[in-house]
Amino acid sequence: MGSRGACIFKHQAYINGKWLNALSGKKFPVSNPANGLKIGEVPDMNKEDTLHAIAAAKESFKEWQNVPAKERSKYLRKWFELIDKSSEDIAKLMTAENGKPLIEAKAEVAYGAGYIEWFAEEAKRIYGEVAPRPSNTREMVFFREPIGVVGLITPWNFPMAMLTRKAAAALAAGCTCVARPAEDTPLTALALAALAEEAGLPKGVFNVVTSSAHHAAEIGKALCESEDVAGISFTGSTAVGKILYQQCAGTVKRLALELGGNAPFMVFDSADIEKAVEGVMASKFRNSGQTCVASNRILVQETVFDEFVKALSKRIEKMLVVGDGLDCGVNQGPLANEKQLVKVESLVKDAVNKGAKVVIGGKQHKLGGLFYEPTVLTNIDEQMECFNEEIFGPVCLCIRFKTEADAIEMANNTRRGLAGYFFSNDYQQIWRVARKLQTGIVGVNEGIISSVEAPFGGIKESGFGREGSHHGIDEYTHVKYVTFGGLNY
Ligand SMILES: NC(=O)c1ccc[n+]([C@@H]2O[C@H](COP(=O)([O-])OP(=O)(O)OC[C@H]3O[C@@H](n4cnc5c(N)ncnc54)[C@H](O)[C@@H]3O)[C@@H](O)[C@H]2O)c1
Ligand SMILES: O=CCCC(=O)O
Repeated sequence: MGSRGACIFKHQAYINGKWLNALSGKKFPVSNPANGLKIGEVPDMNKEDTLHAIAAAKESFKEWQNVPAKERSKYLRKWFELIDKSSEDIAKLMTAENGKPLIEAKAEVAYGAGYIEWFAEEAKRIYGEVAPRPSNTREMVFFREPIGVVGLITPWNFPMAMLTRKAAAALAAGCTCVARPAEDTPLTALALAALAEEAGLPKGVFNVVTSSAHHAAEIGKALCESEDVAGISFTGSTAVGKILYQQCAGTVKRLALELGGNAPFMVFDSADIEKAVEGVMASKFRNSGQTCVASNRILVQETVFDEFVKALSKRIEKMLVVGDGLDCGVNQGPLANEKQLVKVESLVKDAVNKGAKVVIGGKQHKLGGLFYEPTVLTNIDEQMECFNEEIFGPVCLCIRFKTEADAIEMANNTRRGLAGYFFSNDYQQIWRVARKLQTGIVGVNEGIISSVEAPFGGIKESGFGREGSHHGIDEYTHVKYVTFGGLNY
């Protein structure tokens, strides 16, 4: 750790401006997926601690909602600047708890901080409207007001960005937060809390409740069922998203769900094959494939299929270096946890048993532990589990198609609809396919689609709600209509 390391490496949760242990006194370990070694211990909180955090957020909302937008913006700006100054240390902490290569952790710190910078600006532009009056006796004004306390439940794959793009939007809008980071990666969230404290955010405005997997459901339920929580924003699996959706019904809560994807990546015969390979490398191997927008099914037109598979396999063998994310030159870290390894192994096994051909990889890496070989499979069909499930690992499924219509049908043949990609140099085809893809995000001749300026989110069972761009604020505001009568124009 560098000079600022000590002040961001926290071992307590952050509630109401205080660093606290769990009321039960329990703790749980956080370990490094590259070597299994324990890197810290944090409070294993439960429902009681969560209710305490909700009460703090409720109390602080009374004032925070009235802090002028320009002032809220200044707090966010300061938070962003402190994160920027500590970026090296946050990145190292993130690599240690998540496993992603340091170069990717640094990119995530910049990406995650970018949301805070973005929403510091947006805070000042949460405009209402004045509508043309319906008669000469009244005027109509629409205000955008913060919804209240929000619960933010985040995953381990992007420990920082998934939190900042929720929290910064919420704070900009005038909401206060109770965040519950994933059990695998609480240290990054606590580092953010330390810097929020240093930025002077008032107590109770940003709270972080940590817990092991054992208490995840209990904390989620407490947040969803509390009458003092106005909204929930969740990023994670579709299965958990569905549980939260049900739990929010009782209090008719605002909800944003950023769930799993099953992204198609189509390569048409007019495409530049080398550029399409670059697109797959960027979209598939970020965070060793553990990205909700990772290309899951690579659909390639039959006339260019063999050329594409050969070029992709060659690129993988040449470019990808598997190892501990802190080691120089490594660009593929371990999978984040045992559950991920078991899932990837089982999906590959199922595909091979049903006739898939392994072109490269296909097994645990020689480093052992949670390391998995970058893999290319062909002979994939729609009966294989990997066609329908998000792999969340470094495995490319290459699937042949004949016509554009076949490709679109296959691409849309899933209940998920987060991201989709395609490469083509046919102008008319580009417009047709972009409009026909049933996803919230489309990358055309581009494998990198994530950006603070863009509305991130899905359709179908990939969820609803948008994060980033000016739309990101909408999840945290409601529209209040006020009419002024008795006028005389
Ligand atoms: N969309 C994404 O960015 C994203 C992120 C992580 C995982 N996933 C998907 O989910 C799959 C499984 O990963 P996972 O097990 O970590 O995801 P998950 O949905 O189980 O976990 C995500 C977060 O939700 C918490 N959680 C779990 N059960 C909960 C409950 N009942 N109530 C409230 N919170 C709960 C977890 O502790 C974690 O913080 C992955 O393989 C991947 O397909 C998607
Ligand atoms: O994995 C989920 C989100 C990744 C991203 O924001 O690019």
